[in-house]
Amino acid sequence: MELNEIRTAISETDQQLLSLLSKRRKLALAVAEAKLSQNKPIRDQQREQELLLSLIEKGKSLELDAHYVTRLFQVVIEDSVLQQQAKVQGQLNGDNSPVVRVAFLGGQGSYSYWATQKYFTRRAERIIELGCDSFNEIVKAVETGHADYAVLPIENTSSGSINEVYDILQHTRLSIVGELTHPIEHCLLGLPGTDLTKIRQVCSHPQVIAQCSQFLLGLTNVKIDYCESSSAAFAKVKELQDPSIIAIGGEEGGKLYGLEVLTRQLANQKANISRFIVVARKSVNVAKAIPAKTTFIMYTGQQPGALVEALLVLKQHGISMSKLESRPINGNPWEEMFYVDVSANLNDYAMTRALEELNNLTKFIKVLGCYPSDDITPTQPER
Ligand SMILES: O=C(O)C(=O)C[C@]1(C(=O)O)C=C[C@@H](O)C=C1
Repeated sequence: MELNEIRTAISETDQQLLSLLSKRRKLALAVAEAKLSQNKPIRDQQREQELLLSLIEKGKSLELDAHYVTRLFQVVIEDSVLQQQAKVQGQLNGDNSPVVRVAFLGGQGSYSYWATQKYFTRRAERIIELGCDSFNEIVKAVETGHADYAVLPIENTSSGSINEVYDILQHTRLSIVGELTHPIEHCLLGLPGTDLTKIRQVCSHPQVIAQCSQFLLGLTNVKIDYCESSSAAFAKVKELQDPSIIAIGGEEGGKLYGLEVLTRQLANQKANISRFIVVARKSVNVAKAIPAKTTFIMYTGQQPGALVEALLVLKQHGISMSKLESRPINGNPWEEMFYVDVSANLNDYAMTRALEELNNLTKFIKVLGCYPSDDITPTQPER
């Protein structure tokens, strides 16, 4: 066969794979309906195990190795679970508007832009994008009704918590209605033909700069230019047309501005993942069929053991905590507000009781939201 003929055959096979994946997705949505009517949880890891083992067996007979088959189907199953969760949540909360207006940091190509696309393409037919210059502007856009939702980065595996967002959550009346994690792959991006040895200036968002601090320490005589977002940095490099000025950001985003990758994998940590939250004016209920997370803030006062006592309440009710963060309280030096994420549904009996007890124990407590957990740990095909 000629090269062109082989490529045509590969393209046809890929088209068939896509049609089959689309058919599988529709079946998964039908499964969600069936599970709702039978009061069954969306995730069934025993079924996933059985599926993976039988696919690995079948794969062997087709000369496809177990590792390849497992990786492929873990992605397919994750998509299936997230599609089902989005559908069930949408139905429960009556969110079936085909168009959503979403505020996020930066413009097209910023990390928040990709997170917005990832989250809302499962939930709406069209996204009206409201790129903003600051976290305050993003939150204002939703508070004033200019946007329906905001997508905000809250923590990163390299740089930790994003304090500014935590501080904003203390004062807003918006609720957290969703979360998502998104891998962040920082690249050095420049105009075509840029010579790495002649770089004078690196542009990006302060969080991105922090996540690549070790790489940047290795560059001498280079000025760091802090921008509002990684997409603002791309736009600047494009506009200035000076090959000694480069940006750090995502490859896909840089390409939208005609920039080329000079170096990949700049982050301090290999697994550089950001967690984003989605906020809206109205809180949501999380369907029983979906694992939920609840985030609340509390001020326990400064008496000895106050925090321990509060955390014991969670333990006594069998509620597990996935995150504990403290932030200073504005205007009250040395006093701390605690942010707590727990793996529980706000409507669970245990959670209701725990909150009642915490109400009596703490000086201030406020639930920031209860939302579906995006943590879809892949099932491993173990016998
Ligand atoms: O079979 C089911 O119960 C499904 O929901 C489908 C499916 C899949 O995509 O194969 C997805 C989620 C479950 O955890 C198990 C399997």
